[in-house]
Amino acid sequence: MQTAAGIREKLSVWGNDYPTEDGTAVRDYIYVVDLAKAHVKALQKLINSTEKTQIDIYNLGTGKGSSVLEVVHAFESANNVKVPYQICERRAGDITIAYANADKAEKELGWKSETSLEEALRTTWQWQKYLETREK
Ligand SMILES: O=c1ccn([C@@H]2O[C@H](COP(=O)(O)OP(=O)(O)O[C@H]3O[C@H](CO)[C@@H](O)[C@H](O)[C@H]3O)[C@@H](O)[C@H]2O)c(=O)[nH]1
Repeated sequence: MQTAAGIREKLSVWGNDYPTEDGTAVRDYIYVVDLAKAHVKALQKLINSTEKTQIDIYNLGTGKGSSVLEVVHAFESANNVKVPYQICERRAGDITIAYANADKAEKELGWKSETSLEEALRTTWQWQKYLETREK
């Protein structure tokens, strides 16, 4: 986002030699509003619960993994903006692939992620542009 906005010169992509389709690491990218809705659902469940103490743990995510370069290209095509990037060394400690299984949240909270990566990236870019107008 900051690279597209010109705040940073280039995005550093940390590693393209992972055993994934394009060599970059894979993560589960969720839209912040979907994440917030899951928290509301969890609070509603807590409020409606008759139990004195209730502790539940939920994985929240889209269930879909996207590589760093997939996200970069999705951002570019969703917003018609170029994101200059450079391939750098792997970041120490990074794992190859991580994505969530949110089945429990769907079953028990009636929640699942609804927003596509493209739509999330479009909205997020609009937010960035809005911030720029406020700074001027
Ligand atoms: O400038 C950047 C920033 C990130 N990445 C890559 O983008 C992916 C996502 O990075 P990041 O947002 O840092 O998330 P994670 O690597 O999933 O790590 C986060 O999520 C982990 C598990 O939830 C926590 O342990 C970490 O502290 C937290 O940073 C990774 O493949 C990074 O290597 C880049 O290539 N360039």
